[in-house]
Amino acid sequence: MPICLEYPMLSTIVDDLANRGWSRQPFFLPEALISALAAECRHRAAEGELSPAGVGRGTGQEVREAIRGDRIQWLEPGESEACDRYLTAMDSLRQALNQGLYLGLEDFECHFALYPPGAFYRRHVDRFRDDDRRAVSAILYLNENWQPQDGGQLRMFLAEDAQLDVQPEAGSLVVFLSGDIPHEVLPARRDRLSLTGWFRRRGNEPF
Ligand SMILES: O=C(O)CCC(=O)C(=O)O
Ligand SMILES: [Fe+2]
Repeated sequence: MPICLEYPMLSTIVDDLANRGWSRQPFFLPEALISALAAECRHRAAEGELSPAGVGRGTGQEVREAIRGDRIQWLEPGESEACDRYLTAMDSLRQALNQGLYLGLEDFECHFALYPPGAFYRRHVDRFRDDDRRAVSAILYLNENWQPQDGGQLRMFLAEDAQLDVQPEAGSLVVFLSGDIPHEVLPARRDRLSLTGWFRRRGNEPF
């Protein structure tokens, strides 16, 4: 059954992005779907399907655990019902962003991520220097009963030295403009699960 995202939530995200460049929704998807996505992430990890994440893009990509220590797997449509429901929900968000902000977002790429204890991701910006297609980042957290002492907060560096720490609590979605908001993941003290994705615009390369 496709998820019908509540229109007010989508328009709140659109307004937040327009006003301050980021948004956080604590209850983005139903609990049962979040549990199914968490179970799928754990299952994929147990099957050895997650690989150390790289830094950079294309042939310049390399694994550097001093920068990021998560393990990831990219999603494709048709892999499971839970993943497809998530992709459908994100497509509703893509359409709302296009209608409200005229962003011209064409697609959405996303991966499961698992940060084992001790893993972190140093401060960075999601848009690549040599490829500006990533326009909006969206992270959905899958961790039930996350406690502050579990670490693993997403730290966002906002305008004028303000910073905001977000707990990666199950069901919470963070959305921000990929080129504007530097951020980092603080070291986690237990497995930290998420789905991270980027809405992309059409590239400038010739056909
Ligand atoms: O999981 C998070 O909170 C952020 C992950 C991140 O910054 C990334 O994968 O680019
Ligand atoms: Fe990031």
